[in-house]
Amino acid sequence: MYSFILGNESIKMALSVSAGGRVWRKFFKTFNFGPNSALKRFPTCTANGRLYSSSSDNVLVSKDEKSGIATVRMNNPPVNSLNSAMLVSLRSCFEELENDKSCRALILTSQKPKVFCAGLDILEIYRKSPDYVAQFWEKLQDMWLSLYGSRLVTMAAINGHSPAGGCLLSLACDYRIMAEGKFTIGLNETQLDLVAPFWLRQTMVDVIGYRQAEMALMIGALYTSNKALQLGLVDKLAPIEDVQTVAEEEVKNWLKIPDQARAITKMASRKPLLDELRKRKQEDIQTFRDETTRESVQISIQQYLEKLKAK
Ligand SMILES: CCCCCCC/C=C/C(=O)SCCNC(=O)CCNC(=O)[C@H](O)C(C)(C)COP(=O)(O)OP(=O)(O)OC[C@H]1O[C@@H](n2cnc3c(N)ncnc32)[C@H](O)[C@@H]1OP(=O)(O)O
Repeated sequence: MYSFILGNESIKMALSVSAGGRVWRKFFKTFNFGPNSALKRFPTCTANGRLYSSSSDNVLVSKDEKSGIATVRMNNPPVNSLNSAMLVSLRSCFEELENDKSCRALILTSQKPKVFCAGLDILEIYRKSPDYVAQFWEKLQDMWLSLYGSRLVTMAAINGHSPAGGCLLSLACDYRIMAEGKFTIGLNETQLDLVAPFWLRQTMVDVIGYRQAEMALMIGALYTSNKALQLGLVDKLAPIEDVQTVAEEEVKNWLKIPDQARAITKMASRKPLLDELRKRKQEDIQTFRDETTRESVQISIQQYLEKLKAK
């Protein structure tokens, strides 16, 4: 049995007597597990409830107490775009589940089938002050750190389109199941005159390999589900109505592996990138702020928005 004590720059583990106690303690010391900043205490998860740590309903969580599998449903109509409030709610939710000792896995999906997540809310970076976009970017970094650095089995049940920030969320998970059909996924940032940050580019390289990632990122490619499967950008396809069930079955397979060995292995491979972002956080914020507030980029964003509205 274990519980978490959260503090600045690291998560330390308070251990009650257990055979694996020493191993866990060493593990958490070594890997600086989880998100990188001070964490608040969150209320305990409740089964089949609304989000417990947010006043809004933009993220819905239900947890099966028996299996320890939580389902996190993004609920920000019409397209689950990631605005500041969504980023804060997602981070709170991931951290809360991380700290819930009875939780072993999370499935990330959309409450509204056909769109998993439309990526960053473009309006959050259009004609906003440099300070505003800097704060917005830090919220994205923190949300990503909490998901990518999670001890839990994390599974993306991609039940619809998943461009840009939607793909970022999926790539931060351990496994991706996507709906068959006409849906698309990819990092299309260059189409908006934006450049994906190093940590996002690296996850793409890690998942689909250098050559394919380099090409996909340069041209801002959005791939159909079939092509995404072929590239390894997603791991499995399912009919849209079965995505959740298939994800639950897959998670159950993953949970046959002992948590400790699985989580240590995951952290061993993710630690370098987590540490790199923690180290270069301010530099990354500055790059984003300077790039997105450039007039030429603002004009591209405006044109992209007009294209979206005119669709
Ligand atoms: C140094 C810089 C580093 C930058 C790196 C940043 C990393 C991440 C970047 C991003 O995520 S940028 C966002 C990129 N996202 C997109 O390109 C997706 C755009 N949206 C779509 O392609 C489609 O909306 C959809 C997701 C395929 C869904 O299509 P659907 O037909 O179901 O809905 P729509 O009619 O298109 O949209 C409804 C409504 O929502 C508005 N909207 C859509 N996406 C966004 C968005 N990302 N942000 C804000 N608003 C969005 C769309 O304009 C429609 O609005 P209304 O016309 O109803 O007012």
